[in-house]
Order: sequence, then C-alpha cells, then structure tokens
Amino acid sequence: CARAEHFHTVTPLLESWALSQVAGTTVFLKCENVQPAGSFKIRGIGHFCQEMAKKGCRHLVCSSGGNAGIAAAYAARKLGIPATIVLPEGTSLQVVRRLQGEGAEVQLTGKVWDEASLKAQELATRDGWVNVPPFDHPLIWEGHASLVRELKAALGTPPGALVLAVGGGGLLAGVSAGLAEVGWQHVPIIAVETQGAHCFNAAVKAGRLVTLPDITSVAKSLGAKTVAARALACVQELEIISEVVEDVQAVSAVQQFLDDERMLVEPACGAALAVIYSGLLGRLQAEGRLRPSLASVVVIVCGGNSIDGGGLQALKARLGQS
Ligand SMILES: COC[C@H](NCc1c(COP(=O)(O)O)cnc(C)c1O)C(=O)O
Repeated sequence: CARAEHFHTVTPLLESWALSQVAGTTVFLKCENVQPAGSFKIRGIGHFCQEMAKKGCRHLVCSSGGNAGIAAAYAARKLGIPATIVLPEGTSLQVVRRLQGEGAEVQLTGKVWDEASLKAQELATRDGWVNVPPFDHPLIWEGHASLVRELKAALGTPPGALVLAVGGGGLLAGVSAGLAEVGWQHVPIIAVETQGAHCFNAAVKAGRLVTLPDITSVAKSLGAKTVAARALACVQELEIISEVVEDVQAVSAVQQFLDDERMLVEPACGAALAVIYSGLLGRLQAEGRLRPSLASVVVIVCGGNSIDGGGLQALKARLGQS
C-alpha cells in the first residue's frame, strides 16, 4: 500500500452549538481527540519518528505522561522499529495496556514525567537508540504546525482567538509556528494550564524559566515541571494570554463536554474547554484583554487516553463535585 506521508489524520473542525451558546460567539472544536493514538501528539511525534527512521534509528525510546508515549509507540509500530516507553509510576493501567498493545516495552519509573525523562535519556545512549522528546524539539513543533494549516484550509479567515492547553509547551510552540507560517500571527492564543501544573504561567510571570517543586494537579498529562524555552520565547512573538484554571473547573468541563458533545477527554483537555465553560473567555473580553466581539473561537480539543467513565466519576468524587 502507498505509504502515508504522515501518521496523523486531518481532524474534524466541528462548530459546537452548545459551546457557542455558552461563549456567546461561534466556537469551533478542532477534534484532535479522534487522532490515531488518541491525541494531537501524533502530529509532532509521528513527524519526529519518521525523520529519525530515515536516519537509520533502530530503537525509539520516549518518556511521557502517557499520550506522547502512545503516539511514539504507534509511530514505531508503523515504522517497524522497536519502542521503549518510560512513564511515571502512577501511570494509568489503560495507558500501560495500550502501550503493550502497540507492541512497546513499558518501563515505569519516578514520580513525575521529569524523572522518567532522565531514565529515557540514559537508555538513549545505547547504540542506534533515539530519545523521542514529548514536547521540546523543533521537529515536534514542525509536526504540530500541520494543525494550523488545516485550520486555515477549513476556515479561510482567521478566528478571533485560539484556545489550547500547555504541558511542556510543545503544542503552543507548534501552533505558534503554524500561525506564523499561514500569516495569522495576530490571532490571540489563550494558553491554559491547571493550578499545580502551571509551569508556563510561572515562567511568563517571572520572565524566565521556572521549575515547579512538584506536579499537584490531577491533569498529569500537563505534568512537566519546566516549560520548553521555545514556548516562553513565543510570548515575545505572538499575543499569548496565559491563564490557569483549577482542577475542579477542568474536570467539570470534561463532564459538561461529555454531556454536550458526547466525547470523553482528559482533564488536560478539560483545562482548555474550561475557558468557555467557566466563563473565563467572557471575563477576558470584559477586562479588555480580548476584543468584546470575536468572529469565532477555536478550541483545540487535545484529547488524551488516560480517562474512562469510572475515572471521571472518581475524579469528580475526589474533587467534591456532584
Ligand atoms: C507530561 O506529559 C507531557 C505530554 N502530554 C502533553 C499533553 C498536553 C500538553 O502538550 P504539551 O504542552 O506538553 O506539548 C495537552 N493535552 C494532552 C492530552 C497531553 O497529553 C505527554 O503525554 O508526554
């Protein structure tokens, strides 16, 4: 069969009646949750792995909160290259099962992603092994930029604002590269984190990289203690509004999105949806940080594999939600 030139698919851009009602403007959903491997990650990770395969890489190793690892395992299987995925000890069983289902070797080590990353770097010193960075590499950002080309093709005219979640900053860096490429540098980006995984917001406020003491948010997929330097640099080049939402808002948004659109996503993705559901968009408009009337808003529904019905109920109970 003809080899696909890339592993990601062109995802739907859905106009959401429900979220448009809440936002008071047209809300489009870029549904990265239906990508193969379950999140937007396959765009950048797939591109990186293809480039490494061309250079003769014989074994891929990836440290991940989960989703980058699943994307790397998926790409490795497509490329016929063995993969080892290193994850924090608390990684959900469904992620471990999925990784094994993709044929990857799984190693659990450390409390947070940063510790798993050290182990992956150590493994990658083996001959022919290559470490797949989950968010901090130009090839990752190049791959993610494909998302913005699809927005341009679908919308034609620029949206009033773009909403995305930040973990290590790879999605932000990739989308920023894409906006520059299509001439949409002026489109404001609302870059959202959860409290306890707010390494980008801390860096924006300090004007330099900041390492969080720990990751205390339930949105473990946003759990990088230090944001990529490239993500912080984007603040100088584009209009980026850094916002932090509470875990309870992110989890409540996951439930509301499930009810509204019948799709289940991780709290990491709920953080972006909470910009609409929590009324934060309206507040930014009232404060004059966004124009009072926006043509439309695009929310990147980043997806994520570490969620199921029981997990959502457990999160709601843990956060004291009805
Ligand atoms: C610790 O984890 C980092 C990375 N997750 C990143 C991630 C993000 C944030 O993307 P980033 O800012 O890291 O490129 C958003 N939404 C979802 C569903 C994600 O999985 C990973 O899977 O290794």
